[in-house]
Amino acid sequence: MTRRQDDYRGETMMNNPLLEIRNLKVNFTTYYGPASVLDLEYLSIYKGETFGLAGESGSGKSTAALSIFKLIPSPPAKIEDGEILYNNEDLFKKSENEMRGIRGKKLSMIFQDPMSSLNPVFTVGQQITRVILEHEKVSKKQAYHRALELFELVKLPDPENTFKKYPHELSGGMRQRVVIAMALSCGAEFLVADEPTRALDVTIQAGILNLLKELKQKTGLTILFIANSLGVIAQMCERVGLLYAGQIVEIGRVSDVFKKPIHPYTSALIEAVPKPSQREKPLAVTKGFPPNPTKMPTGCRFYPRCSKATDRCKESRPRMIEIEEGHWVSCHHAGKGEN
Ligand SMILES: Nc1ncnc2c1ncn2[C@@H]1O[C@H](COP(=O)(O)OP(=O)(O)OP(=O)(O)O)[C@@H](O)[C@H]1O
Repeated sequence: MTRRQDDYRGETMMNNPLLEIRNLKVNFTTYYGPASVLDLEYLSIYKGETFGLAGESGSGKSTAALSIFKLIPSPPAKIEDGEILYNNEDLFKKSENEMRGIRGKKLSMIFQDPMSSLNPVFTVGQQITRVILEHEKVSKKQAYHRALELFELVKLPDPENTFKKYPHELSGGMRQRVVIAMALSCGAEFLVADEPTRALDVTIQAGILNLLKELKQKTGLTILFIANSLGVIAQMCERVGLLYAGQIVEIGRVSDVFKKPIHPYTSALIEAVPKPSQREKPLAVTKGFPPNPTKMPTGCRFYPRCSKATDRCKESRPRMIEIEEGHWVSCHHAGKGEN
């Protein structure tokens, strides 16, 4: 029997996810009025998995990530509604003081540009020991040894020497390794990686991706991996959610979603990936542009760009429907077209 939206929630709640996002609505106040940037009905991430969040630039990936940490700039952003549960506790109900204890200790984040997390006027050693001393009851000497261990864990060459370097003395890949070491320095079990390799060239990128995979195996880390690149998501993640204009349109195991995409947006994104075997063909381009968040279309947000769009798509928002076990899509044309 086909399962629908209500089962989608019920199923995941039974399996007890580590992180759950429920009905998260985030608006930005803009000159043109409120912009509906995120309208995330439901998302769950399980212990030990790497979950990929993919979508075009501006689809709301970073807003979702920053919401988990209660770090979206407010104003202009406003969390209108929703819950983010971590180990069944609502993070939105935590005080700023409690959140300070959670950030770094349980949840950590790494960003696209490592320099946004590093201070250019302190050595990387000073910066990592400061983080350790802030969160842990250890002596300076113990913090120093912990820092060296972490530098070794992230495979930085000559940890003692690296410890004394300023960020500008390290390469981009080494800086990202320092940031990963800092993110893990207080034992965080959940890592949000927001396009951590976007600013790096491909060989360095591969090194960082392999490092994250190894760390996950060694430490049992759970990762929310945000990326524009479907190739990187395919390499890193077990499950993926496709975000379009702030809403999840398709979610499931990477192998299912990428081999048998159902939502026209997912198919369009996969079509747009350059393939060496089709070098002569022009790249597929999805017509139109993502919607203006101050004037989101009613119904399905993708309908103005969708070749299958009908009046129904314009009028009502499609609900999630399960196509195959664990593979959910929100499209009026999915399944037998009954959702
Ligand atoms: N301070 C702000 N004021 C107004 N709108 C904002 C602000 N910050 C972000 N936005 C809007 O929120 C939307 C989502 O942005 P977000 O950075 O979350 O997207 P993203 O998918 O992470 O993009 P990228 O892949 O480029 O990082 C965009 O339309 C963006 O213009």
